[in-house]
Amino acid sequence: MLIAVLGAGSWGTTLAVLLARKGYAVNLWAHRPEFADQLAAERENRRYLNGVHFPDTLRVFTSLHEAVSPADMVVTAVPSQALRETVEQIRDLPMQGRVIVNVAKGIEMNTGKRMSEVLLETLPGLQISCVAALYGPSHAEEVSKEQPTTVVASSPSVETANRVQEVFHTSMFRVYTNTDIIGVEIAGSVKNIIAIAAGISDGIGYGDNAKAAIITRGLAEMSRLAVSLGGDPVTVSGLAGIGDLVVTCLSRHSRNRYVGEEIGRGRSLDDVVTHMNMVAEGVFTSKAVYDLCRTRGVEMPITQAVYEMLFEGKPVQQAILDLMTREPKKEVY
Ligand SMILES: NC(=O)C1=CN([C@@H]2O[C@H](COP(=O)(O)OP(=O)(O)OC[C@H]3O[C@@H](n4cnc5c(N)ncnc54)[C@H](O)[C@@H]3O)[C@@H](O)[C@H]2O)C=CC1
Ligand SMILES: O=C(CO)COP(=O)(O)O
Repeated sequence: MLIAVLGAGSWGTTLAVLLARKGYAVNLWAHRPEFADQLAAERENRRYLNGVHFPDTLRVFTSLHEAVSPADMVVTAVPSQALRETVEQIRDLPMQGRVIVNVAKGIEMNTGKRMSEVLLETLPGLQISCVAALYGPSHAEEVSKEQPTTVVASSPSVETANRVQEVFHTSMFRVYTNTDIIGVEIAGSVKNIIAIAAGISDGIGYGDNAKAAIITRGLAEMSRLAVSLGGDPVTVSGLAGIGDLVVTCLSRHSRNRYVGEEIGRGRSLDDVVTHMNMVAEGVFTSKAVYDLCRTRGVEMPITQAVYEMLFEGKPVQQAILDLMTREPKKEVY
């Protein structure tokens, strides 16, 4: 069994190390050749995961073809907006017999597609039954230190979900299965937008009431979008939904919450993201989901507020006032 992991950021590296620690042969592909050379020489990822040493069965690749060709399973861990251009480079490789596990959390801008849809569109011969999403509350900083973590392996195929569970499960990384990949992908992507809102609340100095409101009402909009796209509302109350929403809205590790916090303190989006060396998926996904919910007629007021603050220059205080002074509603409708 050989597993290729595409993307040597903090999450790709963490999963590559987890799998190699389990004894699998792992081919880790890094986007930038000079960075791949550095990883191969230092046998750790000092940029994203300092101090986590690579087991001997982990090999680093600069060539995508060489990394993927012999692989039985391919884990896609590049930022969501780079998934299409990355897998387009391997569209000539046969996909039959391989399982693709996507771990990037986001919705593609301009198309509004989920990551499994991007994979299916881009890789000829790939069947949805061979695609899985591995999502849930799992900050790389904690997983790499083998701290207790729970995630969900989701695929419309029970066999594929079980296979992914078996491959990734460890005593400290507990993998559940689920067959609602639509609900899992929507939940895991929308939570990044809501985490930006939670960060903004932190940056302004609001307290626990505001945070609880954002989490709970964020969950409601995540649920409405998932259902409108054919997902199961029960998924949203699981690890990919409430689990990941809670961790991302509360954690000091969250890049999305951090972006929001800095905006809440008065910095501009451009200033924050250009000084970060990590991806904050919620920025791009807020644009994609804003378009998606308008097209589908799904009410997502927090997402709309985040989009307007990030991309239309709406002042933060105005966005909050607009949110709070909408017409009174029933809690469930
Ligand atoms: N870091 C974490 O704790 C977790 C991250 N994720 C998800 O995993 C995905 C990857 O995130 P991280 O590993 O944290 O990224 P990161 O922020 O640590 O690093 C970004 C990585 O993307 C690469 N990259 C940038 N542009 C690229 C391109 N055009 N093509 C290919 N690669 C490119 C960079 O070289 C770098 O390796 C994201 O969708 C994130 O939401 C999911 C669960 C946990
Ligand atoms: O998805 C994550 C944890 O489950 C990572 O969240 P951030 O990208 O906000 O750090």
